[in-house]
Amino acid sequence: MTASIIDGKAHAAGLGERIAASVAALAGTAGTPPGLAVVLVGEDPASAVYVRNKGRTARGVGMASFEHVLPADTTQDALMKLIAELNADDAVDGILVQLPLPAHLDSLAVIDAIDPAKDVDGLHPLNAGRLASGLPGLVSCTPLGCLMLLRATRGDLSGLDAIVVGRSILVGKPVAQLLLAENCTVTLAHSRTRDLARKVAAADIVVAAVGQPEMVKGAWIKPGATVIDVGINRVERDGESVLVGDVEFGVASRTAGAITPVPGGVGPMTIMCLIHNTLVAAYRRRGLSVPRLW
Ligand SMILES: Nc1nc(=O)c2c([nH]1)NC[C@@H]1CN(c3ccc(C(=O)N[C@@H](CCC(=O)O)C(=O)O)cc3)C=[N+]21
Repeated sequence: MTASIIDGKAHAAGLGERIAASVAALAGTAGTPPGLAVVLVGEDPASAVYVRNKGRTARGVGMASFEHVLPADTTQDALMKLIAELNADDAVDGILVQLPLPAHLDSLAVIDAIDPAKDVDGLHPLNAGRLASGLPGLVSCTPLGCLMLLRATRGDLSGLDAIVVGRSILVGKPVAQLLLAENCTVTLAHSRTRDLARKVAAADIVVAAVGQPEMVKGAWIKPGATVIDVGINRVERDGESVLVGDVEFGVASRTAGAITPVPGGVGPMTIMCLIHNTLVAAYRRRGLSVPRLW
C-alpha cells in the first residue's frame, strides 16, 4: 500500500479562502477588519521569516497586521508594557509573541499578561484550561491544524486509537485533548514511554511531535494508519541541508494510509490556523457568533 500524501499547503489555501470571505463579511457589518499583532524580540533570522510570513498571510486575507520587532536586549518591563498596550488597543484582535524569547525574559509571565480573548496562540492558562474542560476558547495553532487535517482525511474520528508522541505544552498535550474530545482513545507517549514501537503499531492515528529527526520509524506504522508529522528538523544529508520530520517518511509512506510531508504538511496549517484564530477572536470580541470554517 502506498500512502496518500496529505497536502497541507492546499488545505491551508482552501481555509484561507473561506477566512477571506468571512473577513470581508465582518468588515462589511462591523466596519473594522480583524487585526493581528505579532511581537518578535531579537533578530533570530528563522523567527524573522516566520513573523513576516504571518504578517503577509494576515494581509492576504484582508486583515490588519501589526508587526513589533524589539531589540534582543528588551527588558521584561518594556515587553509587558507593549502587551498592555496591545490588550487595550481595539484594533488588535489577536496577539502572538514569537517563542522562544531571549533567555533573560520570563515567557510564562508574558503569556499570562495577554488578554485571553486575544490569545490567538491558545497558550494562556485560561485557554489551556478551557480546552481541558471542553469549553469554547482559543486552541493552539499547530494542534488545531493537526485536527483539521485529521478530520479532512478520516471524517468522524470516534472510537479510533490515537497515539501522540511528545507531551509538550505547545503541541503534544493540546493535541491529546483535542483527540479525546473527538472520542478517540488516546495514548500520550513521551521519552519515558516503554515499548513505543508496539504502542505506535496499535494506532489508527499517529501524531509525532518530539522534535527529533525521523525518531518514529516507518516499520512501526500500522497498515492504513493516518500519520501527522509535526516535526520540522534541519539536518545534513549527503552534504546538503534538508528538512525532515519526526517520522521516517520514506518507509512510513509505504505502509500508512495517509501521511503529511515535511515541508508542506502541518507547517502551512499552523500559520493559517493563527489567522483562523484571529478571525474567531474578532467575531467574539464584536459579540457576533463565529462562522464554522472547517
Ligand atoms: N508563539 C509562537 N507560536 C508559534 O506557532 C510558533 C512560535 N511561537 N515560534 C516558532 C514556531 C515555528 N512555527 C512554524 C510555523 C510554520 C512553519 C511552516 O510553514 N513551515 C513550512 C516550511 C518551513 C521551511 O521551509 O523552513 C512547511 O512546513 O512547509 C514552520 C514553523 C510556528 N511557531
